Amino acid sequence: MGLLQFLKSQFLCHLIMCYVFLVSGLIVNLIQICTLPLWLVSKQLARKINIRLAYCIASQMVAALEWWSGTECTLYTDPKSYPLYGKENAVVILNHSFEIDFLCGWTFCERFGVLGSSKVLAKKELAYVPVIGWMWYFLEIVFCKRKWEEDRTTVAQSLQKLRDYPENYWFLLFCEGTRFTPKKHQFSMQVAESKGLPKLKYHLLPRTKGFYVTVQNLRGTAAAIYDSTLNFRNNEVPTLLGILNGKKYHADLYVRRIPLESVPEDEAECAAWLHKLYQEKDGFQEQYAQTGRFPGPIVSPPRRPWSLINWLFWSCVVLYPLGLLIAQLLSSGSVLTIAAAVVVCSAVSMGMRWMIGQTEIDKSSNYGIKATALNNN
Ligand SMILES: CC/C=C\C/C=C\C/C=C\C/C=C\C/C=C\C/C=C\CCC(=O)SCCNC(=O)CCNC(=O)[C@H](O)C(C)(C)COP(=O)(O)OP(=O)(O)OC[C@H]1O[C@@H](n2cnc3c(N)ncnc32)[C@H](O)[C@@H]1OP(=O)(O)O
Ligand SMILES: CCCCCCCC/C=C\CCCCCCCC(=O)OC[C@@H](O)COP(=O)(O)O
Repeated sequence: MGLLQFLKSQFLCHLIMCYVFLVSGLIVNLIQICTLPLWLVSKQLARKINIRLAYCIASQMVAALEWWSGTECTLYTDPKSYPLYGKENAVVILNHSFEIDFLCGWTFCERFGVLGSSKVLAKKELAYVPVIGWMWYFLEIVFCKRKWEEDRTTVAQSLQKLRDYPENYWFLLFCEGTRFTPKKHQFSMQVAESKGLPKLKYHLLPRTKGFYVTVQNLRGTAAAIYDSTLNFRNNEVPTLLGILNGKKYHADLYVRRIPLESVPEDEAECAAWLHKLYQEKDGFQEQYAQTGRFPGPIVSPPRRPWSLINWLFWSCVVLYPLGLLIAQLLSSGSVLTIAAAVVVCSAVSMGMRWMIGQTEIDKSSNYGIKATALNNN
């Protein structure tokens, strides 16, 4: 292990990174609150400012992936579709099998210039996660309770608000609704069997209602569906803690651009369309398992320096006062103050560990296992 790799694995480095993320994130959250009056005067200007503020937060995690861990992200796609990426609104459909799939998604957003404005249909619980969840409120992220009776109106209303969004965005949908686990897969395939649908090997049965409502409400606003299938080389199991430890992963993303007009308007036909899409996605994963690659050519966008520059900027802003504070603490020689500082540091690191825990599949919800399946059928 080289010196740099050794440094990257040190807890102190992680503590500093988490401190920068947390403190700069809370500063950005505070600025976001200050933009509230502006929404009444100029909604579009408030949105544009919030897009940039969101970039300040999200791009720190992208920088950790791209520059700290050096993870490589390869894009398989049709070169004719490539020039359109980032230049239009799109609904992105992604498999939900990896702890850092959202982060790889963000990385592609960054490379195509839509990171600050990118959206997702997210479970409501994430709205309460400090920094990211609070930032999402100002980005008009669409939240769902994963209870259709409640979601049917709220999700549609939130989507309607995005129709006049001032900048291009990608709207991410994990149609599987929860992260893949063998147990969830087993229950999901029982549902597939009961509905006479073909079994999937690498995906859970997609939930079609969220997709239908998204397509209906963004028709005329989003130009295309980006059907995206993600996997990692050499059966890597990537984690956020791995990224913090500087571990380098190799992500492969296969994207097909499908014009949104080609998705049927009728609800049942739209659901059947999505089921067929997931059967195709399963085929792509099978090909990846067999050959180690997705179909089609590789047209990878390079990483850009902005995420790194943003990260260095915020590090300077928040580490300088911290340095002064530590110097003052040490020179004061007060055991009580130093003990208080240690308690604060421990609390912060526990809080960050809880936040990182939100990404861990081991801590995944029970959504999609038996009780739900029976309730829904
Ligand atoms: C060029 C580059 C291209 C791409 C780059 C890639 C990506 C970048 C893009 C953007 C990035 C943006 C942001 C990323 C940042 C962070 C994101 C992080 C995380 C957030 C993710 C989440 O929170 S995922 C969880 C929340 N989201 C969802 O659940 C969405 C999918 N769900 C739905 O659509 C649901 O329908 C619903 C939520 C709207 C409603 O839920 P409910 O449970 O009530 O669903 P249903 O009524 O649909 O469920 C019953 C139906 O489902 C069938 N079914 C299937 N399996 C089961 C099962 N195991 N148990 C029960 N039921 C099951 C069932 O048969 C029912 O079928 P029907 O036919 O009756 O509908
Ligand atoms: C610059 C370095 C910064 C390092 C520290 C970063 C710490 C940030 C920590 C957490 C950010 C929270 C991001 C939350 C995104 C979680 C996405 C996710 O995957 O949600 C799961 C959801 O889809 C389904 O949930 P279930 O499987 O049903 O349960």
